Amino acid sequence: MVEGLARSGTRDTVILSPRGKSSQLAARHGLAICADNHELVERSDIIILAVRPEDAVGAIQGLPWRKNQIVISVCAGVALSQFPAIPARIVRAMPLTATEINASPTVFYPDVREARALIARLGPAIALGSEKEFEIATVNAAIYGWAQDIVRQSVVWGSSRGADETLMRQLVAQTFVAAGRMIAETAQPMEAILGDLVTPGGITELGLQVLDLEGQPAAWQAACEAVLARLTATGT
Ligand SMILES: NC(=O)C1=CN([C@@H]2O[C@H](COP(=O)(O)OP(=O)(O)OC[C@H]3O[C@@H](n4cnc5c(N)ncnc54)[C@H](OP(=O)(O)O)[C@@H]3O)[C@@H](O)[C@H]2O)C=CC1
Ligand SMILES: O=C(O)[C@@H]1CCC=N1
Repeated sequence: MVEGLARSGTRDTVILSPRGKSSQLAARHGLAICADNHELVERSDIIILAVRPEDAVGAIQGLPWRKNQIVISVCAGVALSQFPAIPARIVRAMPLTATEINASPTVFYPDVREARALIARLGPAIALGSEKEFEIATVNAAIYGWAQDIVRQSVVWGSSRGADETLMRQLVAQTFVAAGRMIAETAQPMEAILGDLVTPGGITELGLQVLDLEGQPAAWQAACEAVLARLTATGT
């Protein structure tokens, strides 16, 4: 997110907590590092909370919060009700690592103007109407990783069969971009978009049959259900 904010040319000042990758980020983008989170909260209007879910509640405790501040929590599965009451407003968001190239479709809830403006610097900002809907949409953050893994596996397979790895990387990645764009940018039902490309008796149909025999789409759906169950379990 810091990379994306820096690339977005924001004139807002970004300051960092002293933890994690702060030294590298500060050096790369010329950012200030606070002495501690107390100073960070004192100096900030919007605070991005990006600690592991189990550390989320503890991380915001005992800090000098004030009204009109906004905390954007990206901690997966940490419900608004799990946070202690603080004067600042908490907004949940679920960015993808594509924030780094300002291309992350990021869901968030509730729709708070200042949070939306920051999130929109990192790619499409998608406000959701309820926390329940936000949790379901959060499964997509894991799907993003699975999609990357399918790209990776396809490239590894292609190069193991003799194709150039650099070429395969671009080909497969751009194919996923093309698949996504066809669905995102045309209004046809998805079944019709797929139907247009599946030649009866052809290679796509053959592969879909093999995938079905090998456990798709049941395996994919089971993975989605497992992630949603984790996200909605209390006390993550
Ligand atoms: N990785 C991703 O693509 C995404 C992650 N998220 C969410 O972001 C959160 C972090 O994930 P990820 O970056 O992968 O995890 P990491 O474990 O890589 O990073 C967690 C970071 O939190 C820092 N940290 C812990 N406690 C504090 C604190 N009190 N104050 C400041 N910093 C603290 C750690 O610093 P130190 O090393 O010094 O302990 C570490 O740098 C998770 O809740 C995850 O659900 C959401 C969307 C996407
Ligand atoms: O894997 C995770 O739990 C985090 C949340 C979404 C992406 N990374």
